Amino acid sequence: MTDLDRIRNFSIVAHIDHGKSTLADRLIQLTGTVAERDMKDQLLDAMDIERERGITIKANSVRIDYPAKDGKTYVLNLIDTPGHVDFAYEVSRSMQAVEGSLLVVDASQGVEAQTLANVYQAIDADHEIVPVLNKIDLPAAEPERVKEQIEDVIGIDASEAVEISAKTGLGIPDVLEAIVHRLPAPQGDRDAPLKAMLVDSWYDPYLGVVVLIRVMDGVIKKGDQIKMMKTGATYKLDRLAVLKPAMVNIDELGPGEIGVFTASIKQVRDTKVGDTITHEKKPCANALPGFKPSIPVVFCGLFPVDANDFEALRDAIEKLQLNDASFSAEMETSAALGFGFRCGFLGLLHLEVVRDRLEREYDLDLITTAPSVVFKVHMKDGEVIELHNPADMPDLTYVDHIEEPRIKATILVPDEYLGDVLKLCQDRRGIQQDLTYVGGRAMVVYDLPLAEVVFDFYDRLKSVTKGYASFDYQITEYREDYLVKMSILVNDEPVDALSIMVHRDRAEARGRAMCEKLKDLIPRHMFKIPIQAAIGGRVIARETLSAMRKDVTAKCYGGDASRKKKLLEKQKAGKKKMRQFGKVEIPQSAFIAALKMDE
Ligand SMILES: Nc1nc2c(ncn2[C@@H]2O[C@H](COP(=O)(O)OP(=O)(O)OP(=O)(O)O)[C@@H](O)[C@H]2O)c(=O)[nH]1
Repeated sequence: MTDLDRIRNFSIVAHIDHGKSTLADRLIQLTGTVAERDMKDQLLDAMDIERERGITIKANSVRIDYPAKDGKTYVLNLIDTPGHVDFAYEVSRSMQAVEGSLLVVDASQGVEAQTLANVYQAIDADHEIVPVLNKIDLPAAEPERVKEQIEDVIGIDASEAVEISAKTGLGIPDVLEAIVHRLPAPQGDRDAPLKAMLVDSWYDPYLGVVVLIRVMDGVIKKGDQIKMMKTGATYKLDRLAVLKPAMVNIDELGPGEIGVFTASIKQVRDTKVGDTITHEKKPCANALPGFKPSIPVVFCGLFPVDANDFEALRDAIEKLQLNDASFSAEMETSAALGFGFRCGFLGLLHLEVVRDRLEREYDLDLITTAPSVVFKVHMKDGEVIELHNPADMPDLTYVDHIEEPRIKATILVPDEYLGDVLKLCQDRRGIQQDLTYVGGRAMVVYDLPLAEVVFDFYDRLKSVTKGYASFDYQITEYREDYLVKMSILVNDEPVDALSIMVHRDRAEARGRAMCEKLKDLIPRHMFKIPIQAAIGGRVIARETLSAMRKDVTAKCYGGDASRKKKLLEKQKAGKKKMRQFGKVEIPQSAFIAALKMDE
């Protein structure tokens, strides 16, 4: 057990790509926590996919022993927080587990939208904050300007910001000293009943569920019988350890300490992040405040391209869920796509990550239907239905009105792109709320419907601003609007997986755009194919795909057999990615591509 005054618990907050993981790696390396030969870049980003995309998804933790210049050795606990908006809840709960934050800002970029969102969470959690200017090795670094920006925009003192290069290692010792001398030690009562926060949990194939905790009061020991206050479940601790970052067993953890335990817990679902852990026999009086389950906000259908893969998909989903309790899945049948799952995600990035993992790690070919938000359908009889799938929209005669989730979006953008950003937000039914200038850039705040953002808003924003805009959002409320379900008919058959909820004023334009896209995406058949968009029974847009004239191999007559074979093989491979709808084959790619809005 470590004395409270020798402990410092902290997290690192930053905008994506400002160098949080690189700094964490350096801190670990400099303190010899990991032997040099075991050091891999971005040690805390465990999963391959994180490494590839360069984003941190699961909050992780490491314990570092640091012999400071004052001659004392301190225990530094770093909890790594994910930087992306979809994982805001993971950020907020890990903030509750520590007393301070390093605010990392790229000195060549300055403050970005997620810098703000994350630092506000740290301020809300009463953190002491040490500003760190990273990437000062870059010629474009402007530390003085960025310090001013931090003071103007965030309102914290940046005069003593630590200037570093996480890449070259410059300034890292100063960061360690700042952690010890500028961040507060934790507080807690060793003699009080056990009170610990469940910060995170994950599934390990060898150990089962591993639970990351922060002890607030009391002492937790190996073999203890513990109780989770929210779920009421009780467990006996098998193993208690600290992460360095490999697991090192330990006999007990006292106030202020951070560690992990295992206890024959079967699934991650049984552990609710933010829950309070106490002793079964001598529980603490009150649970920790601030518990809130993470709720999926974006839904889509996942279907196997090959119907025979349904069981494999079910298996893969169950395995992924062992590790990700925030992703939900329920079986669904679609007239068009057969058996599959309706899945819920924390946001669009989360959706992409899960879909990628299913396709890559489990080798599945999937059709993803249009992402949709949860609409609240108020029926005339007073019932309120949560609509997760546009295909389930009840008959309009029974519907009184429909509400959709709205968000408050904050966008930071260089002045020259402001016009394009305003146009994009306006086109997506946005209502401008604020426009200010911070350190040479515009900060716009918009009230937007989440439904208009979940699809390709990030992509559009990036492309109209050449990647210079940064974006963050939070859901504010549900609000009524004139929303309708638009169906798509291909060869007079409705393709349920393509139906979407849309604002009535935009339905014609969206319908036309989708029909035009589909006309290009669906290969020609031997017959004419009408493609229509309809609201209720009324067709609002129509295109016709003309019949095919030639056989693909027709022009290969005369003998080049290998070329002919190749062509046929290519066609066969293409077929695998197609689905049959009535008499028409629609390629997998059409389902997402049809919905992209080119404005
Ligand atoms: N020149 C320079 N590049 C750096 C420095 N620190 C980090 N980088 C680079 O910046 C990029 C982003 O760094 P990461 O550490 O992955 O950023 P991050 O904030 O952890 O990103 P997320 O985990 O995605 O939020 C990487 O290509 C790093 O090599 C630095 O001090 N100087």
